[in-house]
Amino acid sequence: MHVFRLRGNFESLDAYTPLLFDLGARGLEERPGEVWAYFPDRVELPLPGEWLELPDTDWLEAYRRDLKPVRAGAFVVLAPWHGWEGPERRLVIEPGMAFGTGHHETTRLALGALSRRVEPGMRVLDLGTGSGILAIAAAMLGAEAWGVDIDPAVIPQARANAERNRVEACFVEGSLADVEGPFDLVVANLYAELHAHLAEAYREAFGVCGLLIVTGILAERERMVREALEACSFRLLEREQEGEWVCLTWAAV
Ligand SMILES: C[S@@+](CC[C@H](N)C(=O)[O-])C[C@H]1O[C@@H](n2cnc3c(N)ncnc32)[C@H](O)[C@@H]1O
Repeated sequence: MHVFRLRGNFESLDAYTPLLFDLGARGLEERPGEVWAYFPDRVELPLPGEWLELPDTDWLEAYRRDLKPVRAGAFVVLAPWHGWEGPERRLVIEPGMAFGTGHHETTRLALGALSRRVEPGMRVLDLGTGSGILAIAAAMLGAEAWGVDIDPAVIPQARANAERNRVEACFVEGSLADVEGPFDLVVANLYAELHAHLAEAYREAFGVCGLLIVTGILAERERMVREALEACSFRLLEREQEGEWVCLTWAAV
């Protein structure tokens, strides 16, 4: 296992987290004064830092030891080896592979919004499903859940996570054009430019009406998303922010 060491902490390096995962990071760990990004192989990174090589067993042990349960909305996100006594719904995700362990603000914001909006029987699409966490959460709330992702590597992981949670969810490789609507609710944890680009396609994913939850949006880029969605007849229902990250819930009208 290869570790890329960056100076800072989770908060100061937050804006780089999606980039690190996009370039193949399997997990992040905060250490005193630095963040360790774990990669199966060395990659070219446009960030200042240095590489360190660790035996695989050290990485696995350290990662498992430091990973904590995460509460978000109606859920607590657990790794398979965690125990939990609280009243929250237990969402078990095998961490360290696809994005979506519940440790990122955007995933937590989306879980909170889903907890408030999903009703049994709704047809829900999780666009950019990663670990499958949001589709699985929707299924646990009684929805007919679909997850789609352009990265073929995450689909088996999402399916395995759905089995782990004993819920039915259908996972498909591709993007919005590869799943058949209409949906009652679409949740997408992507990034601001992509949400703006997809605004019209989002509207077409619904029938007469529907709900759209978008996150992965840095506060400084929120305006771009709002303008694009307003131009496509979406009405803002709710705005949540954690750190620099924003989650917007819209009604398609
Ligand atoms: C930030 S992760 C979100 C994972 C999970 N849904 C969560 O909320 O934690 C974004 C995911 O979207 C996928 N993705 C990026 N662009 C996409 C697109 N145009 N269509 C479908 N999936 C996409 C990536 O492969 C990645 O798995």
